[in-house]
Amino acid sequence: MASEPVNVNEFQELARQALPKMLRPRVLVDVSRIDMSTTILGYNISAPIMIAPTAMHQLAHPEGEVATARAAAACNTIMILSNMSTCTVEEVASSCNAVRFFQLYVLKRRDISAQIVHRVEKNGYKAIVLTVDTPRLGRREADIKNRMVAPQLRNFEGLLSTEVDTDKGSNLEALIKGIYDTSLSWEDIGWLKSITNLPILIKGVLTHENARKAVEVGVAGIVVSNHGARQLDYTPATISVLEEVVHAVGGRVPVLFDGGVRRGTDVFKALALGAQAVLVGRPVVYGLAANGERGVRRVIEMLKDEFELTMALSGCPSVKDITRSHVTTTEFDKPRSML
Ligand SMILES: Cc1cc2nc3c(=O)[nH]c(=O)nc-3n(C[C@H](O)[C@H](O)[C@H](O)COP(=O)(O)O)c2cc1C
Ligand SMILES: CCCCCCC(=O)C(=O)O
Repeated sequence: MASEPVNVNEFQELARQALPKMLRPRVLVDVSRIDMSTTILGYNISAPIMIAPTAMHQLAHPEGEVATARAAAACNTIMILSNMSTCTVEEVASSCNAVRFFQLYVLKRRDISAQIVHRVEKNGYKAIVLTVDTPRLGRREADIKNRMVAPQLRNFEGLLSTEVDTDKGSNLEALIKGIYDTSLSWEDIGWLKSITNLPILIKGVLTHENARKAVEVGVAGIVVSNHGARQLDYTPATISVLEEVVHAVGGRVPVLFDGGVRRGTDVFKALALGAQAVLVGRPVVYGLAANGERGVRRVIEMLKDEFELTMALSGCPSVKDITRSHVTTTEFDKPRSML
């Protein structure tokens, strides 16, 4: 038996040995050409790495979502514009030729949500991503401490006041409480379908029960997401429930994945467990804050470069070659993944 560790660094090494090595590469495969491209809802993109909806990009950079959209176009990927963007649906649409999806929060004022959906359609967005894990805002303690005040949300200009006074430190919670429709339920997917012909994906599914229900009500896709762990404490890591959802969906609609994608190997693992593509949230905002459009481009390019190398070293020349047998599952994950 190995000797007892005598310092913390030695524990690090023991931990490394104890943890599973996730990837199972294959060798002697022709990887002289790697094709990362894939198709999402019929749209061809250069790699299965998309831009997650994140609110208020002008807090990170003065050009806001316009810069992010231009980076998406340059990288030939899909950007999902947040309903709570600082640039308008129209400004983003006219700034670039990226394929754009639109993320929707349904408001108490359904007439205003319907108007926004019509503007989205008119401006060439290709799908609606309905976020369903945010009937109320999770408790954002950093926002409270920082006395966070939302900037103007210009999609609502002339439609709805987004100014809220609060003495609690942050106005976000009160603002959301005032405007989001907390009564939203499965029946309302029918309402959304009745006001748009765009495909509807739902974002925020973490269980096989909800995944089956989503397919039943006729969504065009599912995003496995815990909202970047910003909503409910103790929700599972999304990677640990991805396979449960994929099994329940059974290939009937595409399953997208987000949460903690920081490396090309993370993209590879998500695809091996059945996702069609990943969405990236915070890293895009970091790139935007650091260097505007160029920063976002670099973030996406880095992830693509790492993913391409991972594919080559795993013996997968194209994304369809990435299979379940390219990753191992830990004992902890096994019971869930069998569902
Ligand atoms: C600053 C910030 C703002 C976000 N805003 C939205 C939003 O407006 N709509 C939405 O559906 N999700 C929003 N999200 C969640 C992301 O879409 C995504 O689920 C999450 O960030 C993915 O995890 P990652 O940041 O680890 O990549 C936001 C996340 C962050 C960090
Ligand atoms: C008042 C704008 C805040 C909207 C919340 C956006 C969001 O989903 C997030 O996670 O932050």
